[in-house]
Amino acid sequence: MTKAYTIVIKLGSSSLVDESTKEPKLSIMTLIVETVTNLKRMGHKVIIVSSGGIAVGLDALNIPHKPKQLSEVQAIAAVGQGRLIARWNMLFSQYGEETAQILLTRNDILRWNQYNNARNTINELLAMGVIPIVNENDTLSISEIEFGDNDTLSAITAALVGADFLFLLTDVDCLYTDNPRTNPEARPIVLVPELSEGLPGVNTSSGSGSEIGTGGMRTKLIAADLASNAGIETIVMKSDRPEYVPEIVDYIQHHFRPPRHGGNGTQQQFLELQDAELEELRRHNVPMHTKFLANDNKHKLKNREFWILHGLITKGAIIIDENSYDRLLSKDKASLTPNAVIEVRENFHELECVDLKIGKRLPNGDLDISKPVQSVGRVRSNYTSLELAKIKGLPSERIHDVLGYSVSEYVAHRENIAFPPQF
Ligand SMILES: Nc1ncnc2c1ncn2[C@@H]1O[C@H](COP(=O)(O)OP(=O)(O)O)[C@@H](O)[C@H]1O
Ligand SMILES: N[C@@H](CCC(=O)OP(=O)(O)O)C(=O)O
Repeated sequence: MTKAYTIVIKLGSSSLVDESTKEPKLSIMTLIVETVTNLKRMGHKVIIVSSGGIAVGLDALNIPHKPKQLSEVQAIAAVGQGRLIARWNMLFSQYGEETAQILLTRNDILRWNQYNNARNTINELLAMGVIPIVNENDTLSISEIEFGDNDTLSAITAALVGADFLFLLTDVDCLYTDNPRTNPEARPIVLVPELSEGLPGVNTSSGSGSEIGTGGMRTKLIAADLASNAGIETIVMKSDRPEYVPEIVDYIQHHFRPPRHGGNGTQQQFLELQDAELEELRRHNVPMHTKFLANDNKHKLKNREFWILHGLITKGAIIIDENSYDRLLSKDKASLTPNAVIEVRENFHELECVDLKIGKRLPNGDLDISKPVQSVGRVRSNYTSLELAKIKGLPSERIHDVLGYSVSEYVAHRENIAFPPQF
């Protein structure tokens, strides 16, 4: 029996538009429409994250290369996004399927109720049988509020709706030890049990493979890391055979066995794992892809933690001492009080999201600048950076004396503190 899954499928610009002519790749889009329709008929819920707004706009306006100026790119995106969604709509309508456009920036999920609202809307669309098609709102997005690339946006979308799978469809069939376009010796990496341990011997620094893509394999690894933190399995595969998606889902559900040793193992074990998994794929006649396994339930972020760590824009930093950090991590999960704070960096308003760092406190209470400072998580601070600079190092009872008022006894309440999964 096949379980009903929620599946996010992300398509890069290079899969939807020809890199040099910028003409649409209608054959791939049609295959995707067929696949999504089939997945829906099997009972799965599918969300598409579609890039291509800018590339389609370049084609519409006969502009050969993406301009440097932001306002020009935003205008091009406004033209292209409309055409792109019309194209999806036209193709899906051949199968009687309805689509909905969702354009997001980080500004749209700044508040917890906005984040939940986005989830409710997408879930409502899925319940109505509509296929949500998500993209960044490139026309209104500026660097401070942009997701920056659709790999990251797709992972955030997948976490938002609590998806089971994130498929990143691109122009290579899987992750390799190096860019396969430039290095013919590159070896396929088909299984990554634990991305947070790093990928020794894997080089993804060469960026996008095309003029119209953003980020290359590097942003796909970031997306896979975010998704696995949210308990979602990520698959990288080639976009020209989307009908492989259900085959891969079936393989993972019925045949795939995770490696017995937890994590990636040594570099040698990691490479052996690749050979073993390649053999399994051949044995079961499963198409090439890379699987990034999801964190187990114990190491999975809760919705709100994910939102604080990966949804919000951060400003400034709060540096605390190691003992206070240990207390925040402890089982009884303390809140952050002003006496834990050694130093405040840059400016932030109340309830903005701030980087939480640990450093060493000198006997006089100041930060020991000869020792490293390390980022450990994020908090939404009840106090502004100016207020916090005045009350740092003090017990909560002194807040009122120093400021003349007290918003809270805590710098950040427990529900506004988030740490990455601790292994
Ligand atoms: N280690 C690697 N393995 C596979 N592809 C890589 C690697 N390093 C860089 N790349 C490049 O990443 C490209 C895919 O990313 P990108 O061009 O951004 O695609 P998309 O538009 O689908 O997001 C590939 O075409 C390839 O050239
Ligand atoms: N939002 C942009 C795409 C950004 C992006 O990440 O592109 P890609 O690397 O092709 O997935 C657009 O619609 O053109």
